[in-house]
Amino acid sequence: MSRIIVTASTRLELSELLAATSASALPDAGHVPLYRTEMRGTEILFALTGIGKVNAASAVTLLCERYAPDLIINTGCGGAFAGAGLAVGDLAVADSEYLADEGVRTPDGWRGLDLIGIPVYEGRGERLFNRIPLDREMARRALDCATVGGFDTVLGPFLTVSTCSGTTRQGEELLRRFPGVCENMEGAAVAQVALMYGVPCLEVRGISNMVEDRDLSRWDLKRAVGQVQRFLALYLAQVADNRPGMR
Ligand SMILES: O=C(O)c1cccc(C(=O)CC[C@H]2O[C@@H](n3cnc4c(=O)[nH]cnc43)[C@H](O)[C@@H]2O)c1
Repeated sequence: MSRIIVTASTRLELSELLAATSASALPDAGHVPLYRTEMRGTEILFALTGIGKVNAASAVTLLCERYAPDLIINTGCGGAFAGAGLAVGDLAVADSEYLADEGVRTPDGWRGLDLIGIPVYEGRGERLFNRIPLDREMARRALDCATVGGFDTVLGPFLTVSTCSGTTRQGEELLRRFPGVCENMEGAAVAQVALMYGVPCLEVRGISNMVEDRDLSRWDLKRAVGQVQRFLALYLAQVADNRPGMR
């Protein structure tokens, strides 16, 4: 049986999907709360990683070791960068992830890990510094499914940060470092661990806020997580229907 693992940082980001798929709780995997369902012969595990890169990386490592998934889908909410063509309630699909604050602050400005010359990942003929690739085919298919399903969706690079950008200025600074449509706090960590284990990885987020001067009255977490979970219910059914190799 093929196996998909869906990860999110908080319960709110998975609760509608758990209900929609009638998933039942399993004993926690270490520190990771875990739920299971089956869809037309595909096993789907839902895991709550906790917020940030360390929680995400440790959870996904543990899940890859114990469950050897065929696909990892990372979801949740995220902030949209100005100029990305995204609004609150839209969806963003990652074509790549950037570790957007791993680097060096020099007298001449911020520089990425290439300045140090030590990659975060080396293997399969690649040396990766800040950019982590995601599965292109899965991303394209998710974009197609979202578009057909009527979701306003943008495909593009995501930036993962340890410090959420609560100012427009910080958002502009990040876009000088790397191209980006969506900011979040876990994606690059999930993508990097998936790459290390050779597991295809997809990331889809609902837009809860713009990357701008922090004003929580302009955020809509509920709408963002509702939209992305409605999309994932559709997407999982489609992937389960075309199971062989899941492509
Ligand atoms: O109160 C705040 O200022 C605040 C700042 C960032 C996130 C939150 C959350 O409640 C959600 C955390 C969760 O959501 C992702 N997320 C959502 N928007 C952003 C963003 O603009 N920049 C970075 N991460 C974001 C993130 O992946 C977390 O898991 C509250």
